[in-house]
Parts: sequence; structure tokens; C-alpha cells
Amino acid sequence: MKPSETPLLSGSGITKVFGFGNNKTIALQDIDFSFREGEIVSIVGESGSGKTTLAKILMGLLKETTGEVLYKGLPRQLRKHSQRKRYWKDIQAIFQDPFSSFNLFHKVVRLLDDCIELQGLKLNKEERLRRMKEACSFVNLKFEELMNKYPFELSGGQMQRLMIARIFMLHPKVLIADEPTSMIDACSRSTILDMLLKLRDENNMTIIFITHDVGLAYYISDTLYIMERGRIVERGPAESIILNPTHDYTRQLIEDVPKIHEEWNLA
Ligand SMILES: Nc1ncnc2c1ncn2[C@@H]1O[C@H](COP(=O)(O)OP(=O)(O)OP(=O)(O)O)[C@@H](O)[C@H]1O
Repeated sequence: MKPSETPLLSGSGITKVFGFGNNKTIALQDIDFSFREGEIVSIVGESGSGKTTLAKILMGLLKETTGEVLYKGLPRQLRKHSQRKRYWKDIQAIFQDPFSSFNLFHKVVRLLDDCIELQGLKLNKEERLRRMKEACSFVNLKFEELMNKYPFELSGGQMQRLMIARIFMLHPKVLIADEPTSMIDACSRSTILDMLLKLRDENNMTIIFITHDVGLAYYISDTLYIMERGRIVERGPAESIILNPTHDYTRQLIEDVPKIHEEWNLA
């Protein structure tokens, strides 16, 4: 499915300032963005460039200092708990550290069953089990083997798959994925990325991928946003940015991608 032309989530003039006086940090400075339905966007930048701050603002976990975020063309209303709950039905995130996404005192079966609860679905036990098994098999996990385990009894890769199984069950309209493959090897990484692409194709989900890895971003995205010190310095179709970067910072990021076939110069 091709991304639609209508903006689903957009923002203009977004600035985020942390602290005051000498301790002031401008994490985001006058950012504009517009993400369409079914689009895969990567936000790429070095550590400290403001990516996670932007992800948290998109999620509604942090309030922007100035500017406005629109969802489905309207200003977001997140003051009341009920409004946030409704927003989080549509917008979900998976973070770098899978431990932060799970309640560590709940077994896998409960973590998956909660997704059915969150959707407000009233289903009988067989149907609940069927959906949980289906979600696990989507990410190549065996439900029967894992259902009675706690998150800390799983490997990093299994936890990351479990996070994607939850997204499969929740089918949000927007998924914010903050370095979701950082804890796994290259082979499992491409499997996870392929799973995310499949989810986009099946549900027309918008995926906002936060990463410092421009190679990875190119592999997965339709559109790239390049961030440097709180500003978006370049944006556009992934291919044209990689082939014809116009900003020095983007050129530097591309240069820094390891070229495995080139000889190392350690001099
Ligand atoms: N709660 C906070 N209080 C004060 N400063 C903060 C806070 N959160 C982030 N910052 C600062 O804002 C800037 C942007 O941080 P952010 O975490 O968004 O960067 P990032 O691009 O996600 O980095 P990384 O790739 O290392 O996760 C940094 O200078 C950081 O120190």
C-alpha cells in the first residue's frame, strides 16, 4: 500500500526547552513535520540531537514549550485522562529498552491479554487465546513456551519480538519505534524490520522510526528527517537524500556508515 497524501500527524513551530537560566537546554527548536497515513519516516541524528524528545512529544508524554501538534488535522486534546487514553489507542511506541515497555511482574500471557483489554473487546477465552497465539506466530514466537514466563526470563530479542506482537494485536494508526532493534544481532534485526514493514502493508500504519543509523533508515523508510542539535536540517524522500544530500551534516552521517568492503585505514 502506498502512503496517502493526507497528513495524519503534523506539527509546526515545535520547540522544547528543558530547565532554566544556566541549565537551559533547547532540545527542539522550531520543528515542522507532517507524517502521512501509511508512511514510514525515519528521524535520523546523532546522540543528543533531540530525537527522543520529539518521540515523547509525538506520544503525548511530554508537552511542547511552544508550537502545535495536529492529529487528523485537529489540535490534539490531551489534558484529560480520557482524551489521552483515546489518543494512545491510535498511537503506540516501542522503545530502545524493552524492559521499560513491560510490567515486569506480569507473565507474557497477561501482557498480551492486556492488549485485548486495552481495546475494550469482550471476547471469550478461546478467542483471546487464538489472538494471542496468532500474534506470537506473526513474530515467530511460540506462545505455549513463553506464556508462563516473566519478561526478565526472556532474551532481549524475544522481548523485542513480544513488543511487536503487542503492536500486531493493538494495530495502532501510528507506531513510534525508538531504536527498536538495538539489542539484537544483524540477522534478527532485518527480520524485525521486515515485520514492521509487513505491519505497515497490512494495516496502513504510519511508522516513525527513530535512529542514529542512516543506513538502517534508508533500508526501511519512505521519508527521512535529518536532525542536528534540535533542528531539522534536511528532509525528503529517503533515496534522494542518500544519493544527493544537500546539508554537510547529512553528508557526514552518510560518510560515517561503515563500508565493510573497504580496507581499514588505521594510520
Ligand atoms: N528531561 C530532560 N531534562 C533536561 N534535559 C533533557 C531532558 N531530556 C533530554 N534533555 C536534553 O535534550 C537534548 C536532546 O535529548 P534527546 O534525548 O532528545 O536526544 P536523542 O537524539 O534522542 O539522543 P540519543 O540518541 O542519545 O537517545 C540533550 O541535550 C539532552 O541532554
